[in-house]
Amino acid sequence: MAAQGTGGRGGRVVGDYMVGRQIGSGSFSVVWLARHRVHGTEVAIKEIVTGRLNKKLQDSLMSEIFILKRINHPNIICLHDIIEVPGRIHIVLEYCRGGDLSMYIQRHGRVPEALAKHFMQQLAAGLQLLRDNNLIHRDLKPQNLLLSTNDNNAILKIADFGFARSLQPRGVAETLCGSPLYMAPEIMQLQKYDAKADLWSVGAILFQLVTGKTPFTGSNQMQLLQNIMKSTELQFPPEVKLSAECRDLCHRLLRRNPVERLTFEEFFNHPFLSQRRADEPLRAQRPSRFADGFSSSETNAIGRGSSQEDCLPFFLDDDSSGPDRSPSFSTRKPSIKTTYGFSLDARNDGRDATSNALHDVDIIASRHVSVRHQSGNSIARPTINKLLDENQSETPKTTASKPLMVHAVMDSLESIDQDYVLVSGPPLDVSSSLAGNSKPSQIPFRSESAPLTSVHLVPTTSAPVPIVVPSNPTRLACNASIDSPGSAPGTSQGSTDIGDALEQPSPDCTTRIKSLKQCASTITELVQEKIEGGRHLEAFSIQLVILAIWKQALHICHAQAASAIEGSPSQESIRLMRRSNSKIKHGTSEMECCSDDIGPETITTQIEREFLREVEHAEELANAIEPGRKYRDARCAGDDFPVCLGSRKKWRGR
Ligand SMILES: Nc1ncnc2c1ncn2[C@@H]1O[C@H](COP(=O)(O)OP(=O)(O)OP(=O)(O)O)[C@@H](O)[C@H]1O
Repeated sequence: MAAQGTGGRGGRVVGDYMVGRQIGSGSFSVVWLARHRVHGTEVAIKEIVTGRLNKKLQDSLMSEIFILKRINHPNIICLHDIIEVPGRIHIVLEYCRGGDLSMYIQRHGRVPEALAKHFMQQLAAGLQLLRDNNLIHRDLKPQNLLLSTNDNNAILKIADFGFARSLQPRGVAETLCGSPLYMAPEIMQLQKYDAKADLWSVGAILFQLVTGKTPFTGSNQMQLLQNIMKSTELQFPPEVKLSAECRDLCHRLLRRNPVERLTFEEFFNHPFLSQRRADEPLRAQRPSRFADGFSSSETNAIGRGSSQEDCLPFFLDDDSSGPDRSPSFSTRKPSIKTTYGFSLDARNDGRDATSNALHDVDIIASRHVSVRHQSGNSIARPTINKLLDENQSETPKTTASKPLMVHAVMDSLESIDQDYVLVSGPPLDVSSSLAGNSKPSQIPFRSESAPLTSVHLVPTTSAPVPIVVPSNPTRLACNASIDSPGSAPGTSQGSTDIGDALEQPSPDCTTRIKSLKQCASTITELVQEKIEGGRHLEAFSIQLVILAIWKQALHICHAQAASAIEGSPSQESIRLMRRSNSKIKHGTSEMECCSDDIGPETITTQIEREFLREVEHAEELANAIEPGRKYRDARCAGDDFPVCLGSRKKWRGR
């Protein structure tokens, strides 16, 4: 049996799974519903084309795999299997038919407080396990919280560990990651942060659950940060009636200063979470443990006694030894290459960063001997319907705020304390923040009257939100803001989420890619202007928009590729990709000229290269923003950042 092939009735087969419809997509992944060929179990398969990942993205992927591999907890997504075929990794996950929490909020609007409590209790239980293992998630947001079922017994599961990392006791990181709307201010400010950053995100999620809105918004990431910094009091919508406990928890989680923010222990023990309704049954929780057999937080997170250790950000357990932790999931047939040990690159030796990263994770995985057995106080799990009924009148169908960001995971566990690794939160509408400093003509995003061309994705692919591009790309109208609503279901919001989802399909990806390329090219000039004017923060902000644009182009390519894979070989897709390829070559982009016989893989590769290059630029700009920090790229080694910035064009030619 081939690891990847075609099933008897024409469906695609991956390992033992028949692949069905697409249920989601992320920056570098497409998520498929699949069914086991023998026992019929439904799973979600996250498919990642490894060739598209740079080194840091590979590390990030491995981090996700190694963390998930070892966790067995009802509130954390379960990894069933890893299937590798040449060029692709398939992460086989338990299927959550309830979709993600953002979809839930979109469908239901704000939820009754009791239901929010139900979700929060489960989130807390999952976080407890992470905390007990010195892990921080770093990208907590509704899109990464999955619901096991569509019915009233849904269990919330923390997913997407691509950004998760381990911290040593009292460790701090300074990697920029997360989604702006849920991102702790210390991360947005490129300061060092600790596990408490996750608690800010929890506060933002709770606030959104009970009010239907995120606590802070802004038309771009800079404004968002400004709004957070200038707020004196958390503002609840006046029409929303909440208990004192619920408000108090929001207040205490959304403290700008992490020192003032609740500790994990205080969060776990907060009255809002520990209060149980009289009629709520105690939840019979499945034993939670790491897959290697170590027991861990077998209890729920609530009501646990506090200890001195809880005052520390992380456990002070240095025992990194442990038994061999062989995977507990299914044994694969020999013909299927399954890489539990997982090396994306056979050339890796034991000393390279990848191995180090794996080693780090292994150490952390074994560092959870601080067992905190506790009986009782199980998390109550009242039915969702019951909870909805309880407070139906309070549940208008508000549209949830949506995050907006590009993320390019470039995390490397071995150098994490120094590297800025994630570019996040591309501001779509930079005009407002730049208005004070720029002539209107320099602001490419503002469009008073230019007719708009909607650019979107093939509807069947559940691709990310489109960018709105004016027919004249020199006068762009990116009408999205950080809190712009709506995106295709299943599309990871943590990545780029640009603008509103428009419904008119645009059949020709050529036009879309071309428009996007022109947008990027125009905005690039603006970045250069800002750099030359010494406005690095603004340059960085605009650079994020460029990233968002390239990412959108990538999604278009991936959507095309996915549709080609999914159905019968789509000559139309290939034709379209070739057309876009040949048209792009007439532009001013740095993309190399392509002959007409170059397939979609090539154009995708080109766009990926462009995207990664822009990620690098963003990284460099980010490094410049932090005072005193030198640009560490070898190509500019020894130079202060402004020197490098003065020749941005030079970089682009490299
Ligand atoms: N196990 C699952 N069951 C059901 N749906 C899923 C599952 N895993 C992912 N999805 C859907 O696919 C979407 C994208 O998945 P995921 O976030 O893991 O991709 P990603 O590449 O890590 O995203 P990004 O890196 O851009 O944040 C999710 O928001 C969710 O809607």
